[in-house]
Amino acid sequence: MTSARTFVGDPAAIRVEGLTKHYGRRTAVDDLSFTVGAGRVTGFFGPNGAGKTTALKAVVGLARPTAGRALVGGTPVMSLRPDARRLGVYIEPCGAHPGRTGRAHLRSLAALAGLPRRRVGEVLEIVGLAAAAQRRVGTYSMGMRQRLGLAAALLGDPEILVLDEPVNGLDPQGIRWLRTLLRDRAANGGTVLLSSHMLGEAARTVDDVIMIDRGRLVHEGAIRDLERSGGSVVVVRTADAERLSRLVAAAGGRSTHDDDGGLVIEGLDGAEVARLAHRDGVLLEEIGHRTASLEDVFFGLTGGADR
Ligand SMILES: Nc1ncnc2c1ncn2[C@@H]1O[C@H](COP(=O)(O)OP(=O)(O)OP(=O)(O)O)[C@@H](O)[C@H]1O
Repeated sequence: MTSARTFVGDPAAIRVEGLTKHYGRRTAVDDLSFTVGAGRVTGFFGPNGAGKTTALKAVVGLARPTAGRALVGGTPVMSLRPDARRLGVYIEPCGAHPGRTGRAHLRSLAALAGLPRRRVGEVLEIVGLAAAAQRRVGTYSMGMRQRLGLAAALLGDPEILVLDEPVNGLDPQGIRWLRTLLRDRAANGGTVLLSSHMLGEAARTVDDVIMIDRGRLVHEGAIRDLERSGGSVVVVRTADAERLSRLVAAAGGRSTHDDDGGLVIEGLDGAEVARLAHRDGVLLEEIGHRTASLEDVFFGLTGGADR
């Protein structure tokens, strides 16, 4: 990017107001309002099916909301003239024909957007696809297709980037590369809104967090504040995790399973959990405390279950 970006009349790069989207009788997004600060990387988090993609499509003007609206740089997105220099979007599918080369795909997008051809070479370099540019997209790996989609979003060197699950399909090296790319853009005044259903990885990239669940906002704020509000959780091991989960819920706590087979409990302290287990004859093989991770906070706010 060439210069710091500011928006006349609106300090928010993106403003979403009362956004609602129904698909038939299903409500995908429900009265959702949030803002995305200019010059910041904002993570848009929620479990599978929470409504992230639907909301992002409405934000960039790819889906018409049932109610509410999205403003980009202070202008309602539905009345915004397409401008690849203002808004770059990556939402799957990227639309590249499998029989075309990556370069040909980007060249046609550049021509459509009125961008110079040389920009294609530049973005291919940026995303690390220069060596594969002459290969057909059908032969690309998932990570390469992801990079191609990002290249398309970057073509106009846009003020605002909106990326749906950009980390999916990238290997650890690719994830590190993307983090650096996005942080560099924000350091130069660019704005990034990216969705993910995995908070842990994205937390290292973002400044601000918007969390949704069942189409509704459950949290909006700086990642630093979320880390501070973490507190501690109880972690137990038991062969009877399902029964203990029910007891915990009945006592007003919340529980989720972690990746190591432990049951992570919030809202009750260790003594309370031990008492509950003892009362109902649930054998605890192990019980301990740890500081709540961002995932714990995330699961606590959203209930954690995919739907
Ligand atoms: N075109 C559509 N027609 C009908 N229902 C849809 C459509 N698109 C999404 N939905 C439904 O809306 C809800 C939200 O879906 P959405 O894809 O926006 O969630 P998401 O948070 O992006 O999930 P994921 O992380 O799994 O991609 C889901 O219940 C989904 O089944």
